[in-house]
Amino acid sequence: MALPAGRSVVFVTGNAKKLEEVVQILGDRFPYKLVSKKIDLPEYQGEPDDISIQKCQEAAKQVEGPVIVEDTCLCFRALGGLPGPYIKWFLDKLKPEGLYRLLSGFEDKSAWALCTFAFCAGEREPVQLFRGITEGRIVEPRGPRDFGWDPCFQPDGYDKTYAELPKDVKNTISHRYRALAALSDQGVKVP
Ligand SMILES: O=P(O)(O)OP(=O)(O)OP(=O)(O)OC[C@H]1O[C@@H](n2cnc3c(O)ncnc32)[C@H](O)[C@@H]1O
Ligand SMILES: [Mg+2]
Repeated sequence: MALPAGRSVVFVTGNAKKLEEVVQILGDRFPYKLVSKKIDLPEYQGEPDDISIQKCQEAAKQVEGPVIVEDTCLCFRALGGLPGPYIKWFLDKLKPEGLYRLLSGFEDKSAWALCTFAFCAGEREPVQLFRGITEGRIVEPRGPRDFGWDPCFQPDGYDKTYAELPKDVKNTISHRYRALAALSDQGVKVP
């Protein structure tokens, strides 16, 4: 597909694995040139939508142009949706084993992964959100350790964890895939 000259969007993330999946999932289906920039944006607090909006506005300010950011939550039903947006710190301190043990006192091991992409054409421009959810449950960690909480999340309908599933399977059922499908369906307008 021919790219409109000069129109590019910067995907701002500090996470190389996220970037890798976004590139694999989108392929050449994104109508603008997607360039990536590694910036560790602040970890905001609050509801997922508000976090993504703040994150996107900060990215647009730093990049001074059209940006996409993404924020991922892992939500345990027994814990009322926590750790949610705070999963990064929980994972960092507890590792996948600890996330599993966190639910040892609960029968309900169900969880959902939520991915929110946010697009904004520039500072002070409105932010568009695109969400994707994959339901599953928290299991004893299995599989490679190369991406976050993948070893302890088993999506519904599969007997393998995200970490054990081939990449091309994860990338057609994941929270990130679904959010990018919404983004592709609804589209973004780069000025
Ligand atoms: O710079 P950004 O894009 O914010 O990257 P990040 O690593 O800080 O990511 P988040 O703030 O969205 O925090 C989400 C946490 O969940 C992890 N994570 C995100 N997507 C994941 C996926 O598909 N599978 C496993 N872990 C994932 C990620 O490594 C973080 O620890
Ligand atoms: Mg982050």
